[in-house]
Amino acid sequence: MAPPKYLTGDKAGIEEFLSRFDVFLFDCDGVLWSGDHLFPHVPETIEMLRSKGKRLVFVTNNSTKSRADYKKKFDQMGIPAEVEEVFGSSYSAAVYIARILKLPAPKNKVFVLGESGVEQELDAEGVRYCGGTDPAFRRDIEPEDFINIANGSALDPEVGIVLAGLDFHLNYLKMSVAFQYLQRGAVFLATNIDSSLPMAHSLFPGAASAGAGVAKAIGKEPLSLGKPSQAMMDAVEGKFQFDRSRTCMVGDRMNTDIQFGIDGKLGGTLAVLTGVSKKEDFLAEDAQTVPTAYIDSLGSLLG
Ligand SMILES: O=C(O)[C@H](O)[C@H](O)COP(=O)(O)O
Ligand SMILES: [Mg+2]
Repeated sequence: MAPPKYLTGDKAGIEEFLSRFDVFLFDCDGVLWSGDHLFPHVPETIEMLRSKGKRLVFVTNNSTKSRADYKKKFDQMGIPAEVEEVFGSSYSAAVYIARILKLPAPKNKVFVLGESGVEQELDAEGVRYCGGTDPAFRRDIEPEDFINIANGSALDPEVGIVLAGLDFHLNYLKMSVAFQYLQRGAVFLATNIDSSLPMAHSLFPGAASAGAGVAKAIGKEPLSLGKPSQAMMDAVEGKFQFDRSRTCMVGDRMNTDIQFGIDGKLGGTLAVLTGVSKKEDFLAEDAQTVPTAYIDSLGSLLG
């Protein structure tokens, strides 16, 4: 595997690298921002790429927000972007459920472990759901809950899918209801399998951590619809129609972003060192996932 090219400070190298691609798929957390902290020169860099006629697509695994929510965040942070350019894991999961899985009614409702981003995208695809942000689930489990969950009186008979995403309000009650639906044959899906979440310049439990308890209980892993899933790549390509050989994936995480680009046989991948992965992760002799090139921060592309 060719060693990745280090581009920071290399004006000619950056020009040559950018000239290879017409389309850039951008990760968000750890590349554009860390939570509500915008990294330096991100708006200018996005502007620079647009001025060179490059097409941009924002492909995030963060399922807590919908495409509309991301448009608001882009506007708040002064990043020039359109809602149509966003393709999140919550949208990917909703499209998969509505247009590919297509379980027969009435047993096609989704029990959500996640935040409003998932609910909004399910709504947009006309998929019914329960759980999620419903305040009825934001409480401790009570003795009678065990009985009502076990005898099914607390369950919705139309639930046929359990969808696990990043859930900041996860608790034992929600996990117990999800586990019960899975024991009764529900399909087990996840928006994404990131083990950690880059926030406030540190790391927090990721979406996979949120679903891990239920996965352990049922003894199987969910099917993930986020990066590096090629079901997501096919959906992104289907929506944005691009030549993979002229497309580059930009990300901060090796086992999601960069693997997504490599498995998708894209023309190249660019690692940014402001998020989860460190350069030691891909410069190591036995590194499994190696990007085409890397930079200290997205703003380094300004040279
Ligand atoms: O736990 C998560 O869901 C991820 O850490 C987070 O969503 C990553 O988002 P991305 O870097 O793909 O924008
Ligand atoms: Mg990221």
